[in-house]
Amino acid sequence: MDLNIKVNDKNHLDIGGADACDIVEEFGTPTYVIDENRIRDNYNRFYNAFSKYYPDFKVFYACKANTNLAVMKILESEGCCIDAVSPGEVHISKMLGFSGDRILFTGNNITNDELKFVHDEGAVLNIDSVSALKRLAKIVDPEGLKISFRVNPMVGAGHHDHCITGGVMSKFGIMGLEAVEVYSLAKKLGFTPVGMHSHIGSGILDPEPFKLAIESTMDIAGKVHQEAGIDFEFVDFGGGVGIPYTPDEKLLDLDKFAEINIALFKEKLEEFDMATPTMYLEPGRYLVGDASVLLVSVNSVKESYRKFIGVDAGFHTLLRPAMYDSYHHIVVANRMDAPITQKVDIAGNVCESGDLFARDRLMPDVEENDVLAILNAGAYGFTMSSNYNSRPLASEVLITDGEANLVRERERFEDLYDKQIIPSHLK
Ligand SMILES: Cc1ncc(COP(=O)(O)O)c(C=O)c1O
Ligand SMILES: N[C@@H](CCCC[NH3+])C(=O)O
Repeated sequence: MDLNIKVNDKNHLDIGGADACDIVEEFGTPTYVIDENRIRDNYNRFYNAFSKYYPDFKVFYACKANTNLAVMKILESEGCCIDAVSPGEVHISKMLGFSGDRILFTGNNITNDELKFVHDEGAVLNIDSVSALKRLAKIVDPEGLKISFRVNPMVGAGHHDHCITGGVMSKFGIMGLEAVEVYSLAKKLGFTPVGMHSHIGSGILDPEPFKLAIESTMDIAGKVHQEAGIDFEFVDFGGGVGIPYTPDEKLLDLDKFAEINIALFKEKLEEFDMATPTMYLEPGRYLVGDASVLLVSVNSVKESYRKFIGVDAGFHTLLRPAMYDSYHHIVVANRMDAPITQKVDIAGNVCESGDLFARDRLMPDVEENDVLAILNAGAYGFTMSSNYNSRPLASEVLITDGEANLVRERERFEDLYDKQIIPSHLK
């Protein structure tokens, strides 16, 4: 089994050297627990796999997966760069010490003010449409400004339809067919286009679509190089590498994946006589997904038409199961040796029938006050959480070599209305 699960000698879940039960005692539930060393290991495994075959390689962490400041700081200290998709992500990255040249901004449907903000922060703009290109030319001085374009490689893949970002139905990027024209227009406007970007989707464990996307993106880049005279400083193939969520899923063989894709990349560079641009990849999930668990407490066990295990979190805490029907493996953190005895539904505390973490899940006997650990919660977990049902956001704890530090306080009730204003006639 490729899931990241460790058990200590008390038969409790071990998270980065800390006992899950001790964490719950100190910080309560629901709490996201982040293992610092796992993030560092994931980053280095990823970086080394590709740089071994192509040293001119950079990792841009897709921080939409997890913008916890400690997580971002860890990756900053490893030398990682940032894939940002909003001015907020650019702001956070700058605040944490990422210089503008370490931030690639890939916005979709952004306003002039946002374009200007990102430009003024010094991030590199990866343009998504001709509309954005023309607007940018009017609001900043285009002369010599290095930019890049996101292209649609007409290859899409992902763990769910909502997570497929290439192909005819996708709102992202410019068409390959118009690329020569768009890069030429950018040059005419005074810009210096130096990059090409594509991203086909998220949560992909099959290597084939990546190969097809690299081939297609490089065919577009080669044509743009030859027909629009663009010398690429970088080509960015986005993120999307999946992680195992179920016990049956296997980790991608990263070394083989890197070897095959870099051979293909080099072949294409040679075919189009393209020198050696830096290769960028933008993993989000791969770097942080299996580095966190969400700890929740069982508060009720109900036998009605089905058996429900009720916990003190819901889809406001972790949306993926409700939104994508995503599988997250769930273990009883305080009795890791308990044998499987039953099939149950694991339900959250939100007033919606779809608020389930698992349906018909094989589990041991579960009792009130047990602690459940929802695994692989590090990517698109906290960042997609909300205050729905007026539930305060969960706390986050970072484990460093077994030591626990609170890195986000649990919200208080006051935080639920902190930004609201009651007009005077209602006071
Ligand atoms: C442009 C871009 N890059 C990178 C990513 C990261 O994806 P993942 O977390 O699947 O690696 C995403 C999200 O799908 C994205 O939209
Ligand atoms: N939110 C998705 C991933 C989307 C990636 C963003 N382009 C998930 O939880 O799997």
